Amino acid sequence: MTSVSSSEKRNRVSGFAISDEVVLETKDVNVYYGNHHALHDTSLAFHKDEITALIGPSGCGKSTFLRSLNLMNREIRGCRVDGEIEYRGHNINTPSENLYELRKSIGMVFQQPNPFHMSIYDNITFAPRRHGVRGKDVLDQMVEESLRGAALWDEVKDKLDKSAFALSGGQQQRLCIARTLAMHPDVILFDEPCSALDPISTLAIEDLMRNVVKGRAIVIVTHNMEQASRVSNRTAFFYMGDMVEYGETEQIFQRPNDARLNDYLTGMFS
Ligand SMILES: Nc1ncnc2c1ncn2[C@@H]1O[C@H](COP(=O)(O)OP(=O)(O)OP(=O)(O)O)[C@@H](O)[C@H]1O
Repeated sequence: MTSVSSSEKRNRVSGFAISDEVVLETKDVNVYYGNHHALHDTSLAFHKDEITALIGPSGCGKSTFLRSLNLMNREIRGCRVDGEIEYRGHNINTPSENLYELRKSIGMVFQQPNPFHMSIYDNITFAPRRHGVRGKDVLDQMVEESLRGAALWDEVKDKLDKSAFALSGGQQQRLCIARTLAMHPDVILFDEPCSALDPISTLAIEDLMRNVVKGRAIVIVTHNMEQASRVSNRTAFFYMGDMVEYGETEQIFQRPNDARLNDYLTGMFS
């Protein structure tokens, strides 16, 4: 195995840790659906400028954990999340947390593109308007910046008043990312964002993630091991509700310590 110098590491987008600055951190998080204890004592930190991939077999708790990071599990009846979730050093897992404000800072992109039944323009401006942003020039600029950030501007700039549903699946997903970017989130959570997309659209979303990670933390749940190794700096492997191994992506994929991770990576189970 060839070793990688620290300057080489800094120059590489993925595979290696590049930042010590923690944006979001969980401490002994447990999640229950009724009596079912789905996630056990999970402690993980997410770093600025980095993409962290959550991997593991179906049903191991990846999405459950992801949804706990912006308190989305509160929308699920009977679901309980115990433990601390610290965003910028402040525990957000409290009854008084303002979910509306929180989700401005910790945005989420879902598996299926879910644009609103509105024009492309209104998809971007809907949430900012609700948060009090006013003025056509300001909103126009926000739309352009967000669509450029999501690498969609050139494709839609002449049809901003058209329905979002006139776009392809890959374009709809980039629109949903643009919508998230319009709120300038500190953290973006991606729940299998490419599973409904073709390979070209998948690579476009991966490029986009690399382009927008600067200044924020990204967390992605993916079943696609190549995607995890291509885009992420760090990877956490989940198995049956436990976070079993966590490290730099290069180590996780090249030198796994846990036998279950090794078996998973070599396709012994999926
Ligand atoms: N809304 C829910 N109500 C009840 N149980 C749930 C719910 N969502 C998930 N679970 C259970 O929690 C466990 C973890 O599921 P979760 O969806 O987080 O796993 P996952 O690793 O994301 O799976 P997949 O890769 O298939 O999406 C599973 O046993 C699942 O059945």
